[in-house]
Order: sequence, then C-alpha cells, then structure tokens
Amino acid sequence: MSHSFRYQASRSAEEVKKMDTAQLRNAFLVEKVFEKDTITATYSMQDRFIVLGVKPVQEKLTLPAFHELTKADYFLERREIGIINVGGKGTITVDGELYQLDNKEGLYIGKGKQSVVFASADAQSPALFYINSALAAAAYPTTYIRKADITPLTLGDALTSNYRKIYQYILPGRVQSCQLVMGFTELLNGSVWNSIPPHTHLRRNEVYFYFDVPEEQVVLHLMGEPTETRHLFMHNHQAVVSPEWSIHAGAGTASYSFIWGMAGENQDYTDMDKLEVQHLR
Ligand SMILES: O=C[C@H](O)[C@@H](O)CC(=O)C(=O)O
Ligand SMILES: [Zn+2]
Repeated sequence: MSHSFRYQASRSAEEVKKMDTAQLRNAFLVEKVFEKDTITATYSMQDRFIVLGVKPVQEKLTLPAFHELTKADYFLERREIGIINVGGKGTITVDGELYQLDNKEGLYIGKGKQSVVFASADAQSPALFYINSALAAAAYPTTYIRKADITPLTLGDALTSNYRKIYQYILPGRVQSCQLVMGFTELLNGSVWNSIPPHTHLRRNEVYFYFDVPEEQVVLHLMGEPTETRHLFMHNHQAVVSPEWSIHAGAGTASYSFIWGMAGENQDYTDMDKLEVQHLR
C-alpha cells in the first residue's frame, strides 16, 4: 500500500491579497484527495488540521503514523479523526473491531486507538473515506454515525437558490470529541449557494470538501476577507482550507454536497460572525 503527504503553511490575509491563481490554489486547495489504493494526507498549519483521503480498491489500507509530520508512534497517539464515506460500501477495523460504512455513513475514532484498517466491499464501487483529524487531549469512544439517525437543519430558500440540509455528525450532544466538529450539507433541487449569507469564525479553521458534484460541473468556492474576496474553481472530490479570517462559501453550476470540518477554540456550531451579502466586496 502507499501513502503520500503534503504540508500547507498558514497564510495571512495580507499575503493572500497579493497571490495569483496558482499561488492561491497551492496555498489552500487539496487537489487530489483520493488515489487508488493510497492514503493521502494534507497537514495544514491551520489548527494543525489534517485532511486525508482513503481509497482502498485491491488492497486493505492501514492508517500510517505519518511519522515525518507527527513524530507519533501511531496516528491516533494524540489525535482524533472523523470519517465520512462518500463512495461505495466499506469497512473500518479499529483495534480489531469492525465497522461497516455505507455511503454517507460516518465514524468518529478517538485518541489512543492504535490500528485503523480500511477496506472496500466491492472493488468495482470502492469506498471513499474522507477524513478530518485534529489534535486531541482526551480519549472518547469510537462512535458510528448513520445518516438516517440525524435530523438535518434546513436552511435557505429555493427563491434565493440556497435551499440546503445540514447534517451535523460530530458535535457536542451527539458525538463527543475534543475539537472536531464535522458534518455535511446537501444542496437540493437546483439550489447552488452554500453558506450564503456567509460568515467568518476567528475561533477556528474550517475545511470544505465538495462531493456529489455532477460530471462536468464545478463549484466556485469563495474565500478571503469579506471585503477582499478571492475565488477558486473546484471539481468533485477536492477540498479547500479556510483560515480563521476567511469567509467560506460557494456556488455550483449544479446542486452538490460538501463536508465541512472544523477545529479550534470551541465546538459551538452556531459560533459564527455573520455577514450580510451587501457588505461583501
Ligand atoms: O461553520 C459552519 C459551516 O461553515 C457550514 O456548516 C455552513 C454550511 O454548511 C452552510 O451554511 O451551508
Ligand atoms: Zn463556517
């Protein structure tokens, strides 16, 4: 099996004002999350957040320690992870305990678990495990999360093209974690705008991962300070890091879904500094 990793330094709002498209993409985009029989990792210095993609096809894949980045003996020595499967059926074995994850099912694995092994049920329709990881100081139980068990928040309106359902998977009161807050949002029936009106949250970073973007469609992801915005055109299965000073919003050329994951100062989902669209520049 193979694995790869990348390191992304933290960037200031001042630096970003002067970036061209390639520099912006290099600093914030995770261009290829999934590669066959590989575990990819992007280590962002925003809250030491790690974005991983696991695509087992012919092989079982074991989560490595990424010792070069972490100096840990095993990945979860001082970390926690949240996983959402955006592919076909798969399994995750955590210190010998087997969990089956269908499409859009999730798993939280706490600090201290030493062995995490991923597999697909069918090589023709491989599992695609999208993972976020944050530093953890306490060990909380491994928890299986089923979409059918979650009552989503409904936001927006078809008249403003932002009708969407928000499935909160990991947050206080549902799944206990140290820092991670994670879930996904579905845009429905031709609605295309996510997180509009937008917000920032100085207390934590956020990473967006776009999925279920129809073939040949794109998402125009918006970032930057509210009065100094930038954009990135994103394809299916790409992720983008949002620093604490940046808005994170977007519009698709069709409806799509995205996983959001956060870590930082607190875990209150509603802790956002809301902005009005008229104030954007
Ligand atoms: O801080 C929270 C996150 O930005 C997302 O959950 C927002 C979102 O999914 C949406 O409004 O569509
Ligand atoms: Zn946010």
